[in-house]
Amino acid sequence: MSDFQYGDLDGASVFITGGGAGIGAALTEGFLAQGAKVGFVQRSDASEFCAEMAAKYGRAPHFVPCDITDTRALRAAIDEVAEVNGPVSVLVNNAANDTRHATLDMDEADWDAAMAVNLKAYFFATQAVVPMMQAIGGGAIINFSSISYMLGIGDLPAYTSANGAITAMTRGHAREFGCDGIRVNALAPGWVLTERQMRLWATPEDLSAFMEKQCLKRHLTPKDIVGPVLFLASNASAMMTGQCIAVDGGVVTVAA
Ligand SMILES: NC(=O)c1ccc[n+]([C@@H]2O[C@H](COP(=O)([O-])OP(=O)(O)OC[C@H]3O[C@@H](n4cnc5c(N)ncnc54)[C@H](O)[C@@H]3O)[C@@H](O)[C@H]2O)c1
Ligand SMILES: O=C(O)[C@H](O)[C@@H](O)[C@H](O)[C@H](O)CO
Repeated sequence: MSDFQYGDLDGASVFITGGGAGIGAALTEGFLAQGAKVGFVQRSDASEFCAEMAAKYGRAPHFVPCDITDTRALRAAIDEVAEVNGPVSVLVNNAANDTRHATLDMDEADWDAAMAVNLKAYFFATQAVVPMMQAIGGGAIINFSSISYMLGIGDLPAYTSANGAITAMTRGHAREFGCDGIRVNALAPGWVLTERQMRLWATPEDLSAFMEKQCLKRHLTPKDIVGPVLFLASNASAMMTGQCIAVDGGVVTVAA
């Protein structure tokens, strides 16, 4: 699976939200290939995926079914993973929901629900792992944002509001926890062709319009996100914190 090996990730206890589908599944596999112990949550069943990983890597990720908008359940899942795999030293806040909606159609409950998955869960997962990281002398947190908020895309305003806030939270937490040796970085993917994107949003017209924006003329797949996340999780990025890295085939930085 992996072309690169980071020795310090061997045996690391990694917690991933949404680690059984889309980009998250590629991350779970990527960390397993490094020898890490992976725990992850998602709402839907992931036992088939875990069995596949166990067959391939000789050990299964520890899966806890959990809705991350339920903060108490999220905390319990993180504690369970720490109990099984050891204190979490790498947190990947990956799960999110990019459902399309118009601002004028949204009520307060819709807004709260969007923020609960796209922002609140990131904050409280961080709150749950920081004491563990402090106790072991450091850790790495990777927060998934999206380049969508930089592009001014109009049909997912709650999601993009959260994406912008994630980069702000990342900087604040980098400052707040830097003295504990905890690094906090964000990663903003471009358009990554997951099963969900292909099923819901990827029309041939939109795909080709997006390709026009990319410097590199190939659509991203979940595997393209694995290397940058491993890098941000490992000591290879030891003095990087508070960053937001775009992994988008060259869209935002070049266009800016
Ligand atoms: N795919 C893209 O084009 C793209 C682009 C930019 C940013 N991103 C970001 O990358 C990350 C992963 O996206 P993806 O495309 O793989 O998404 P996906 O929808 O394919 O997978 C999301 C995962 O999160 C889980 N999840 C969603 N809501 C949950 C909840 N309430 N409780 C528990 N688990 C929940 C899902 O079960 C799934 O495992 C997200 O943060 C997304 O914003 C994706
Ligand atoms: O996070 C995101 O940005 C969204 O999940 C995507 O749906 C795509 O990137 C967008 O549609 C590209 O135009």
